Amino acid sequence: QSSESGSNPVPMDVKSEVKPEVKPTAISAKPSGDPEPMLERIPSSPAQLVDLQAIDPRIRLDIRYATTNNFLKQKVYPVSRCLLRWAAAEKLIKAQTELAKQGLGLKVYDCYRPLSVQKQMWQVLPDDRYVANPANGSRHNRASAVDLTLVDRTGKELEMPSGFDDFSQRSHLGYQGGSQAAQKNRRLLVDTMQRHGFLPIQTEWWHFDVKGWQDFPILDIPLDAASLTVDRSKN
Ligand SMILES: C[C@@H](N)C(=O)N[C@H](C)C(=O)O
Ligand SMILES: [Zn+2]
Repeated sequence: QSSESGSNPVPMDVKSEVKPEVKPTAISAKPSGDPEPMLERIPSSPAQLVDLQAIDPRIRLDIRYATTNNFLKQKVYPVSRCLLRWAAAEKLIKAQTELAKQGLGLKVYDCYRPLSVQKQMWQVLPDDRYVANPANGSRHNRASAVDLTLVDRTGKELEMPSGFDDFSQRSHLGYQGGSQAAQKNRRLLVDTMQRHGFLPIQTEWWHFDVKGWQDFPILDIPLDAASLTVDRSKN
């Protein structure tokens, strides 16, 4: 499961020295027939933080923690934004491209999450099946995890065995209940993400860690920090 016991926690002094930057990344459409965005400036390193919406607007966002529609019942993000390491974003774009060929797509609920928000979550739900212990950090704090679901071409969510952040057996990958369609949709999501370099966790069908997440440090910069400004005019 997703708690990070066994991994090396990043010392606080190292965390506070990290000053990541989100660089503008321009995209343009490829010639018709090929729906994958063409990046005009490939990010310089897998660790670079990128704004997913700026680099692939095909992927839908419903950033729940930027609303009150979440288990905390409060808005804990100042902006609705999906920041990810380039290593994760590029894989997600490929998964989206594959799904688009079947008339489907991805809808993201959460990406990078500051460590301070992880601490708030842990206070409400100190259960490491469903919330990573901030003493170790979450892979979301490393901008290396994503919570997401499948949508049809109109943006309607496909049926899954439970809702997002339903912290019960129904959200476990081993849960065999629910409709056949929900089972099939969960299988498609997990298979697609695994094929594109993500690792599922057993207790949440919507959560995936990018392979190599250990390479990226825990961050606690706010989602709306000035240094994270992305110049969307270059798109
Ligand atoms: C809170 C939930 N959406 C989530 O992301 N849980 C995992 C285990 C985490 O906190 O890393
Ligand atoms: Zn998650």
